[in-house]
Parts: sequence; C-alpha cells; structure tokens
Amino acid sequence: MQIAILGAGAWGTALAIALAPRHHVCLWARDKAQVTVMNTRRENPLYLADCPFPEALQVTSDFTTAVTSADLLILAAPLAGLRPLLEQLRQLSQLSTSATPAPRRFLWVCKGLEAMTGKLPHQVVTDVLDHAADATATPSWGALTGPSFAFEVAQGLPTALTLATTDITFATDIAHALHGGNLRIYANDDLIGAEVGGAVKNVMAIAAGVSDGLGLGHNARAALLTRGLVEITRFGMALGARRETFTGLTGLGDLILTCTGDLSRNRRVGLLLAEGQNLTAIQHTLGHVAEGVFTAREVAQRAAAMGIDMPITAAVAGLLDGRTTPRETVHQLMARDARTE
Ligand SMILES: NC(=O)c1ccc[n+]([C@@H]2O[C@H](COP(=O)([O-])OP(=O)(O)OC[C@H]3O[C@@H](n4cnc5c(N)ncnc54)[C@H](O)[C@@H]3O)[C@@H](O)[C@H]2O)c1
Ligand SMILES: O=P(O)(O)OC[C@H](O)CO
Repeated sequence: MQIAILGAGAWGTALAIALAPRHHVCLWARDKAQVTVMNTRRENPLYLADCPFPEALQVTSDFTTAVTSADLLILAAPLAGLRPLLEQLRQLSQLSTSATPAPRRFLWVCKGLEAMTGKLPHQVVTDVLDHAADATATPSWGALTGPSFAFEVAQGLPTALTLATTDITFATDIAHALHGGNLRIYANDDLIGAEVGGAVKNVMAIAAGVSDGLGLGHNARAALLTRGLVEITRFGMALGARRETFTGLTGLGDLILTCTGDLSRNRRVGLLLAEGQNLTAIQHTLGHVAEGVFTAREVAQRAAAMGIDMPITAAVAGLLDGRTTPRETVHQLMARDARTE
C-alpha cells in the first residue's frame, strides 16, 4: 500500500519508520528545513532522535505529491493541527486538476477534545469534510489509537493499536493491511469510545504525574487510575460509547501506559506541576504543551454542562488554570463524601 503520513512529529515519524519496511511510505512535513535535515541525516533529530529511517522511507515537504500518490493518508498532527490539515486536504480535492483525485481513505492519530469547541476528532472531521452532500463520495476514515509511545514503536518494540471507525468493514480491511511486524492492529467499531479513552487518559496522566511527583505512593496511584477509568467510562457512555471499550486497548490500556510510563509528556506535565512549576514554565521546560492540558478544560466544561460527575478531571482543570495548588487539589479530592463504588 502507498501510505502518506502527514505530520513529522514524534508519532508520525515513528509510524513511518514502523510501516516503511512493509509499505511504500512517504512522510510529509510542512517545514522545508526540517525535511532537509531529515533527508540528510536519515532521522528526525527534532522530534524523535536516535531512530534511524529505513532506506525505503521517503520524506518530502511537497504536500500535493505526497497526498495524490497515496492509497491511505495518516494524519499525524496534534489535535490542534487536525482542522487546518483537513482544510488543506479539502482544498486540494476541490482544486485538484489531476486525473487521480486525492484519496478518500484516511486515519487520524491525535487524541483529545479540540480546544474551544470541545469536539472529538471525528466531529472535527465531519465538520470540515461535509461529505453528506454527496453520498457516493463518502470517504472511509477512522482513528488509529491505543497505548503507544513513539520511541518504542520506532525501536520496533511490540505494540498493539486499535483502528476504530463506525464502518467495521473499512476498519477490518485497513487494520489487516497495517497489521504486521511488531504492530498488532485490532479493529473496533466504537469510534466514540476509542476517542474518549485516548483523550481523557491524558488528563488522568497529568493527575498521576502530580500524585507521583508529590510522593503520594502506589496506593494513591492505583486509586487514581481506577477512579479515573470510572470517570472516563461515565463520560464516554454519556456521549454514546460502549462500556466494554473502556476495558480495551484505547481505554484501560492507554490509561495504564500514559499514567505509569515516564515517556509520557502528559505525565511529565503532572510531575512538573507537583514541583510547583506553572504552565508557562512547563511549556518552556518541555518545549510543547501536552494534549491533556487542552483536553482537561474541555472535558471538565462538557461534563459540567451534561451533569456528569468527574472530580479528578475537574481537579486537574482547576490546577492547570492556577485556581488550586497540587496539595490543595489532593486535599479536595480526599475530602469528598464517602460513597458506594
Ligand atoms: N508521541 C507519541 O508517543 C504519540 C503516540 C500516540 C499518539 N500520539 C498523538 O499523536 C498526535 C501527534 O503527536 P506527536 O507526538 O507526533 O506530536 P509532536 O509534538 O511530536 O509533533 C507534532 C507535529 O505536527 C506538526 N503539525 C502541527 N500542526 C500541523 C498542521 N496544521 N499541519 C501539519 N503538521 C502540523 C508539527 O509541526 C509537528 O511536526 C498527538 O495528538 C498525540 O496525542 C502521540
Ligand atoms: O506522551 P503522551 O502523554 O502524549 O502519550 C503518548 C501516547 O498517547 C501514549 O499512548
């Protein structure tokens, strides 16, 4: 299969490295200087150092060429970049004079709720690509998500992912095509559940980082993960997800990985919050803002509007907004009334 990976951050680069030995893969980055560096050094020192590119991997800054020659697109920007990237694709489809139209099969890999709109990635997709106007042109799309640190995937370590979409035939076909090497890909038709799991686990990872950073111990972390999963499930089911999705890879799986693995950027935000750093200082230290920072606020707002009890999420949102300190947050959570599990 000819695959174009759009976005050469850590995750897009890792997927390109993992898929290139079995597919024709073209990795696109919008920054020409970054492409020159990647082509010269055959690695991505800015986002994923010490992970050499397979010989067959192509790297380009030519968007049109990357897109029009692909059978499958993997949109590998963070959630904030999903809408602009889709707009770019839509323009290309509309403006293309090529005999080969832009491919309609695509996956996204971002995790979160969009800042300001509170939308899940598939809602952003349907916002931008108004496919309902032409039923015959319905694109096939889905989320590729699950417990996966980019560095480990690029190192060829075993990883299991989920390809979630409402069209199970498409999910199964593409999962089958991508499955192989040390990547296991499961198909799932609960797109909302998969996206909610991937989004809200980032909020819980910030909480776990705070807990560990304050030295609250293993008991506290186990409680946090367990009650965090309850919150994720509650929120997801209210949005239409299936309960069992939250015990799968995109729920419990990604929650465990991100809350306990020190490669997690969201967990690191929590660890730095526990040291007393504010968000500006954290962004300076890490060089970016982890997805959970935006998602915490959006989930807290949506949950409050829907009357869903999400105390850990609300606590993380308050902490990120500077309304409480890490120790006050712990005190507030522990002071809640006793209840049934
Ligand atoms: N890093 C991981 O281990 C990992 C694993 C699984 C999923 N994810 C998810 O994948 C998404 C991307 O994460 P990442 O780690 O690659 O981020 P990153 O910060 O390493 O890189 C983001 C890349 O996207 C590019 N980008 C941003 N906006 C863009 C736009 N409009 N058009 C084109 N490119 C754009 C940036 O230039 C950068 O190259 C996130 O939502 C993340 O949650 C990451
Ligand atoms: O580094 P994080 O916290 O963005 O997590 C990366 C992946 O989402 C883990 O599955």
